[in-house]
Amino acid sequence: MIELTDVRKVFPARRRAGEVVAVDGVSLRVQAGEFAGVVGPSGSGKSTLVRLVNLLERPTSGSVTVDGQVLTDLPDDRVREARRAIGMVFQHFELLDSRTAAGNVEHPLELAGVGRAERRRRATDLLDLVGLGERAEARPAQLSGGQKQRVAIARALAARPKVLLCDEATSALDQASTASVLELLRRVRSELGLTVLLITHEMAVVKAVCDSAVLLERGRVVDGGRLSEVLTRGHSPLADALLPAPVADAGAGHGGALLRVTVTDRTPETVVLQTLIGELGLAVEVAGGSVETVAGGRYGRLLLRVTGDLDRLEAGLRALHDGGVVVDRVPAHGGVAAGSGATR
Ligand SMILES: Nc1ncnc2c1ncn2[C@@H]1O[C@H](COP(=O)(O)OP(=O)(O)OP(=O)(O)O)[C@@H](O)[C@H]1O
Repeated sequence: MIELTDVRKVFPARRRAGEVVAVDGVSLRVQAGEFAGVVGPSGSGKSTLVRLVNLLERPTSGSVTVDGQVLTDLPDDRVREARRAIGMVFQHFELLDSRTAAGNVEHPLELAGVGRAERRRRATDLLDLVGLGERAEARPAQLSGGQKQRVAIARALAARPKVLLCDEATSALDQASTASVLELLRRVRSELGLTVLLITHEMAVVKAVCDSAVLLERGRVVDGGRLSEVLTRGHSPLADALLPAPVADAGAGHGGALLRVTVTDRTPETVVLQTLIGELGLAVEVAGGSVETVAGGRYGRLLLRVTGDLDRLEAGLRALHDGGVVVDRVPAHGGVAAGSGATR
């Protein structure tokens, strides 16, 4: 549905001579119906990337295809038309203060030449969809941040887009409003069959709603994939950003062996504990880590300190590995054991 191929965006530098490479050869594919995230530190190129998808910025090179249409091949007037199939939601809502909630939702339809009665009808339906049917006549100043973002989402959906782009859509909201706006985005994605690309610097947002994500650093994609796959890789920059690895020296100086285990629905900690305690007769202590719900599944990274007769530990780890469990033995100095035989 969204496909970027080797996209580069170079700006003239703002406060000095020379250039800034904001996006540096990004290739990205988001399937129809997918909820995809782009994460990365400040200045990594996230906002530029999302603006390249609807050609608010034209790439310096590379191609952008949305819904089978190569936008980068189109002249500006055709791009404006194609952009109607791409809704956008911004961090600071960008509502028109002088208009009511309904007036804001109607605005893009007015620009598209849709008649008054049809505009009204669609705005009413959309405000109902986002739970603000009762506030149609309220002005932005009379609405909370979360309500303003709901109006902005209704407005973004007014032209019946197939794709919704969200640029830090919850970054200006408190925790409760963030949760309800994310829930709304998930719901409209399912009910309207949208493809959503969401830019955020908050990993909690990605964990709450995304099916997949890419990690940007200095304009380049350094990691990415479906979260269910990324989180079972054991170690990757994106997995580490989503579920920080427990600190290895948490158990230093206590003897025994330290194990770093990735927990999933398919390989829950009970399987690991059964092998270590039940079969090998070891004592197991949780030295660190956490287990969370990510993309609807249960994932975690645990640091276990095992003590007792460790002679059969390597064989036990191999058996776990053969059963699909991602487990590393952590050497005393804190790195991941190379070639432990149990690392995937
Ligand atoms: N119009 C522009 N002119 C010049 N430089 C720009 C322009 N837009 C972005 N940049 C630069 O490109 C780089 C990427 O910026 P961008 O805003 O895309 O990053 P970001 O990851 O969204 O950051 P943040 O999370 O802080 O918003 C930065 O170095 C920024 O200063």
